[in-house]
Amino acid sequence: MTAASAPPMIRVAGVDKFFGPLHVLKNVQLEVPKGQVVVVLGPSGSGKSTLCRTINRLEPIDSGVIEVDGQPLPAEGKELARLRADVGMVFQSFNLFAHKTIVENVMLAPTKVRKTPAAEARKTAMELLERVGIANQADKFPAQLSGGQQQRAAIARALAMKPKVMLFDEPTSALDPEMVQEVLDVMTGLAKDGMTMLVVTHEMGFARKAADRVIFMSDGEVVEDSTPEEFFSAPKSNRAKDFLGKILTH
Ligand SMILES: Nc1ncnc2c1ncn2[C@@H]1O[C@H](COP(=O)(O)OP(=O)(O)OP(=O)(O)O)[C@@H](O)[C@H]1O
Repeated sequence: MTAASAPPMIRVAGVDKFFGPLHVLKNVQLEVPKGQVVVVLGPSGSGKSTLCRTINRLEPIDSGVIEVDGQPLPAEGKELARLRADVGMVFQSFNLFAHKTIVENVMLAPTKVRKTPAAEARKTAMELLERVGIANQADKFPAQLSGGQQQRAAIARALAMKPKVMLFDEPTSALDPEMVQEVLDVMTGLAKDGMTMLVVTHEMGFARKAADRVIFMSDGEVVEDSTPEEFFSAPKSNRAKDFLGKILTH
């Protein structure tokens, strides 16, 4: 297949999602080509996390289609587990297993889900820990690491499944300010290496520097879809102008 005809890495088409009577995603359309970094911005409650979570079916959708690398994600079953492995996800809370060492946390999914032999999984895990800058912490337990180091371990753990895309849902929101940059630096490195990424964040510096595109959501809708330069210098909608106005005055 030529690059021109390749499907987008992430395709969200006509997606609606309700929580009871609450319509949280309204006919959302989004295509992310391979290697693109898309930052999702928007006020609290606008549906950013829900969008992120629907892409690997942590949340079921009510209508529409979600595809990763041209494959529709089924609602459930073995096929879902296989396709979900293509989608790495990093959350605000690191969710590392407290009673396993850092390297064991990173090895766990490949050995359990992919049946990768332990020696090979350990070697890959050590390479990933090297990549995120915490190889020297490999044999410690999560509680012995700083928040920033734990989040970097969580990124290494997601990468261990060799995902085609990475989703980040406010990855630095739970961190002390001095640890935010080390996590953003790892994410910027991944972006430079060509990873396809969707990032929900309030870090405007990251959006300006690392994003190819900015999606602005408000009240369940994608209101703007533009380059960071366009979005930050000349937002089109009043909703985006209000949002940026509030951010800049804080
Ligand atoms: N599991 C749930 N059950 C019911 N309502 C939910 C659930 N998850 C989210 N919501 C509601 O859906 C709406 C969108 O929430 P979502 O977390 O996607 O927004 P967000 O833009 O990520 O907000 P924030 O920036 O505060 O994280 C909100 O009104 C929220 O209260």
